[in-house]
Amino acid sequence: MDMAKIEEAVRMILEGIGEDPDREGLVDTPKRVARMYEEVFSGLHEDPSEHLKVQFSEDHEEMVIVKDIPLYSMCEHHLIPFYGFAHVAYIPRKGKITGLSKLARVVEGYSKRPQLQERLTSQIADSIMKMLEPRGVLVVIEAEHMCMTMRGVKKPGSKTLTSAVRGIFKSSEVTRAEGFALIHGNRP
Ligand SMILES: Nc1nc2c(ncn2[C@@H]2O[C@H](COP(=O)(O)OP(=O)(O)OP(=O)(O)O)[C@@H](O)[C@H]2O)c(=O)[nH]1
Ligand SMILES: [Zn+2]
Repeated sequence: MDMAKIEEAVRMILEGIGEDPDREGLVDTPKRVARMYEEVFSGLHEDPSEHLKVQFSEDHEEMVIVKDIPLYSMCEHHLIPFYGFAHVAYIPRKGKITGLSKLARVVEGYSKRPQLQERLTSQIADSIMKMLEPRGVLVVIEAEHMCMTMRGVKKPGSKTLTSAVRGIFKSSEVTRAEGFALIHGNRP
């Protein structure tokens, strides 16, 4: 990442809003913001699918769900956060499973980019389909977009839900219903 360029840009934003970037409280802000962007956009410089190369063989062809994976991403329109939870379900094929944490790492990798919630949801599902070749994948993301709460239309508490269904979750209504029921089952 070009840290000097980010620092220069942050300085210009501060000037643009009528602030003095040289005043004591702001003097280190461009550097800080550059480090923060390096962290929150770190997923741009990795291929999150790589995490799914960790595979085990286990005689299990039933549903695996990791739910309530906390998620923080950045809306690509306004560069402010959207955050919430991701729920990931898949049904392995031929016993090909991955480490549970790897599913959360895939969510993390695709979140740490300028994103749209719809694209984030599909990228997670497609990555699992490609790497594990499972019978199906279901990804649900529920998130609050700060661009809709602290500014603009100002609707705090509104949640956006997106889902991506692949394989048997798409072709079988029963499997899809079971997946959604398990994901939402214990939520208040
Ligand atoms: N589909 C989708 N839209 C998003 C996402 N994040 C933000 N948006 C929307 O992107 C849109 C951008 O609309 P614009 O009219 O170009 O921008 P704006 O003038 O700031 O719009 P307002 O937010 O309505 O004030 C807004 O409606 C946002 O709510 C997302 O993840 N998915
Ligand atoms: Zn936005």
